[in-house]
Amino acid sequence: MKTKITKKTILKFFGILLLILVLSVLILFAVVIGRTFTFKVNTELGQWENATTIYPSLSPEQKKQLLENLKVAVQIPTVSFSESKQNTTALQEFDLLLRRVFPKVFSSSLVQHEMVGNYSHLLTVPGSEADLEPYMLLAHIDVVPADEADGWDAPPFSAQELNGFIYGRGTIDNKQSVMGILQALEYLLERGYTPRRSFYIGLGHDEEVSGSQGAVNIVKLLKSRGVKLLYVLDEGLTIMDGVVDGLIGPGALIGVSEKGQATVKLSVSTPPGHSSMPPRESSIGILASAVARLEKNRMPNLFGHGPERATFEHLAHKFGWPYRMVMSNLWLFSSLLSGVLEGQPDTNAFVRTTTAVTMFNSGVKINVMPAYAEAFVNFRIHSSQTLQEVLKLIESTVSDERVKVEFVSGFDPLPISSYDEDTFGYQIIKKTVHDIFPEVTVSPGVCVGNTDSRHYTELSPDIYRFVPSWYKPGDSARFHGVNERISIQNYEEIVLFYFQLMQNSDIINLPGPRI
Ligand SMILES: CCCCCCCC/C=C\CCCCCCCC(=O)NCC(=O)O
Ligand SMILES: [Zn+2]
Ligand SMILES: [Zn+2]
Repeated sequence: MKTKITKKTILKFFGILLLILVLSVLILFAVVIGRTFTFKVNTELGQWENATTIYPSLSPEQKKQLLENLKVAVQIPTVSFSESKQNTTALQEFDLLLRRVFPKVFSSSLVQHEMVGNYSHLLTVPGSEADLEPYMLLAHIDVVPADEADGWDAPPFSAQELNGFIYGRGTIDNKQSVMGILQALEYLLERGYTPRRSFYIGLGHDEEVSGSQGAVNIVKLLKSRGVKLLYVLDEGLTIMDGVVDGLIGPGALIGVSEKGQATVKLSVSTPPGHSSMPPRESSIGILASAVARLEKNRMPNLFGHGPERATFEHLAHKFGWPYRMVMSNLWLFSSLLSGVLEGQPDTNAFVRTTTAVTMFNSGVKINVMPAYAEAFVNFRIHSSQTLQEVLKLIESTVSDERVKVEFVSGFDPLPISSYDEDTFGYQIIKKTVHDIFPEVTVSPGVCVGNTDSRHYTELSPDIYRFVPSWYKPGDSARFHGVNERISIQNYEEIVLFYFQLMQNSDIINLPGPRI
């Protein structure tokens, strides 16, 4: 049969031709013009004031000592099981450990130490120039549970050394920061350091179960004293290496915000009965379908609507061809990139509100129809959505009146801290990364997990979440998972990072832009 050439076919042909032409021009434009449409992100600052009076270095004896201290810290099982169940014996033991291994910190007349909420620590280090606004470093002592039977290569509280790594719960979340911060201060005090700018150190004992006793009470105490903070640095994002296709060299992501959360409980009640005469649908089946609908219908991909866009704009110049063209022209390629990012769990977490079914309980006996089934679903909310919007979407996706949806807890995404060239905290952290890791590119990011720092918003607008732990392929499974570990070299770098950060924070003014 012959195709008839109609007016419609001709118009269609020219339409397609026009589309191809427009696309070609746009791509050409993107290649030639490059980053015209992205922010100017790599202007360098001019000359920095030198505040490093003590060169960041470690002797062989110090390297041995700091490693021993970290190992003992990991061996104390400071596990938080729930808000009402924590290993308080271990928390007490941890307190004794800190006092034993950091004698200078705990005996220096310069450092004031207070226990808060029974097991959290607040240290105050007054600077010589009282009019400089103080900053604060945060970390947490507690860890999530760990079971060797889940497949650990070494017992989770052994701190065993394997191929240059220390294995154990807390090695990356977050005892490396607790011990790293105090170890750095210990060595600075040993070498006669006195800060110009005052600072605080807050070590929470219940971060993994909300921070309601530790961080919340530290904040209350500081507020009652009228403290305002120039910046806050807590655990969070890391140095990525080899986890983003096309990115040349490592990239440090400084968390300038963190996602919100919503936890909902879904439940179904049905009459119990004999399993030999079951109804068409059980409470378990109804609930399973609802949960499956939530997993299947993911929350929308919102890439580009939050600070994750800035992550790629800042890293764009470190991508090789053709990735650089894509990252430099998100106005054109945003949907292409977001499609790629949603393919992996760790990068997917950057582009949307995630849905995690974490608990499912039902049934009492194999021949009894369950009268009740319940599931808990934990959502991590993208920066551009609100808790209310997410709750509405959950209701409409579940959409089954037999399934009761109850709000358990939640909060909106955290405010976005500034990361421009005039922002002291961000620039000092960035400079410190460059001082200790010259090969690393620094970029803002969104922390996908939550931290104690979310309780500090009334004390400072500039809150950052970053630890210079190396994050390589396969490492995402170590957070709250099996084989959590840190390399010995990385722990030394972390101590040096805090050592240098404390000195860099004594800088009074940021340099102006390089002319
Ligand atoms: C540009 C995309 C790069 C993807 C690389 C992902 C990098 C992720 C790095 C670290 C993630 C770890 C989150 C750390 C904070 C976790 C704190 C925590 O456990 N809080 C409790 C909670 O959130 O429940
Ligand atoms: Zn943590
Ligand atoms: Zn954690």
